[in-house]
Amino acid sequence: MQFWKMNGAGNDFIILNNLEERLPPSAFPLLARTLCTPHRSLGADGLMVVEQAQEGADFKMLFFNSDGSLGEMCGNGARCICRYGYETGLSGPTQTVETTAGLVTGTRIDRRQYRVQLNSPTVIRLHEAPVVEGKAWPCAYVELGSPGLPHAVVPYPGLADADPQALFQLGKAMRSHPAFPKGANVNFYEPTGPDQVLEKTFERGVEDFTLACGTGTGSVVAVLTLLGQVSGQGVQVSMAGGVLTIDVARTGDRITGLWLTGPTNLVAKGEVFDEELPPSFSPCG
Ligand SMILES: N[C@H](CCC[C@H](N)C(=O)O)C(=O)O
Repeated sequence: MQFWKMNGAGNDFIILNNLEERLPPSAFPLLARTLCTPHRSLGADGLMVVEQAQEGADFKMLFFNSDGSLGEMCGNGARCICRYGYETGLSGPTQTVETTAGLVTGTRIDRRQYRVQLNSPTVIRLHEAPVVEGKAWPCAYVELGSPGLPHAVVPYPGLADADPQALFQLGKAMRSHPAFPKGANVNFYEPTGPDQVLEKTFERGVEDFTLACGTGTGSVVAVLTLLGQVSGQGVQVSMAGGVLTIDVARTGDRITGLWLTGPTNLVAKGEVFDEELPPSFSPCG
């Protein structure tokens, strides 16, 4: 089984081309859980599987979190898979990728920089206030695409110096809060200057903070644009793994376009031999 290991601003992924591997879809959750485990395997935040597109796109991307759950989309993953598509000849310098949440288009800016147009918000609720341990946390709720990828957008003054343990507990509680029936990726943010935002995201399906979250930054900037707190053009979002840039198109109260730009890193191309996988996965099985 051939793989690529890539990351976008430290949000890391294993990519398998199922046009070649021809694994049954039922294999992917276990494969994701196994291969994404750090120390014992390759380790990653998610597994992306390249499949045949149904809708005239260049290819289809299936995204599995490290716990094996299916994610509707992944912004950093989409940027990486667009580079994969370009470098393997599945697509040209612009890419059309079918995802569970809908079509995503990509553009190669240079060897390492890729921009994707994220799925536009299908739900934006600006005034949520889930209660965690007796305290209400004013926030917004966003879904990108359909079926939508869920994001909570939570202002957190003092985020840069937040106590990691307290933030982890709050992220974990909000991620599964009954206010968010699909669960949610929980994006804590703090504006740091004009069109500059600091963000830390607790991810559903990883159940921890990741180094960056592309759809999370898009959701934060969509909300801040509607609230008039950023311009929506070239908004720089700093995460632990790097800086991502978001551009927004808006018509009145509606966000009609969201673009995510940032770096990709190709770490390795190789062959999977993980001997903890069931024999059916092994070349000698
Ligand atoms: N890190 C990803 C989002 C993964 C979504 C996943 N955690 C889920 O909720 O299924 C991104 O760059 O957009």
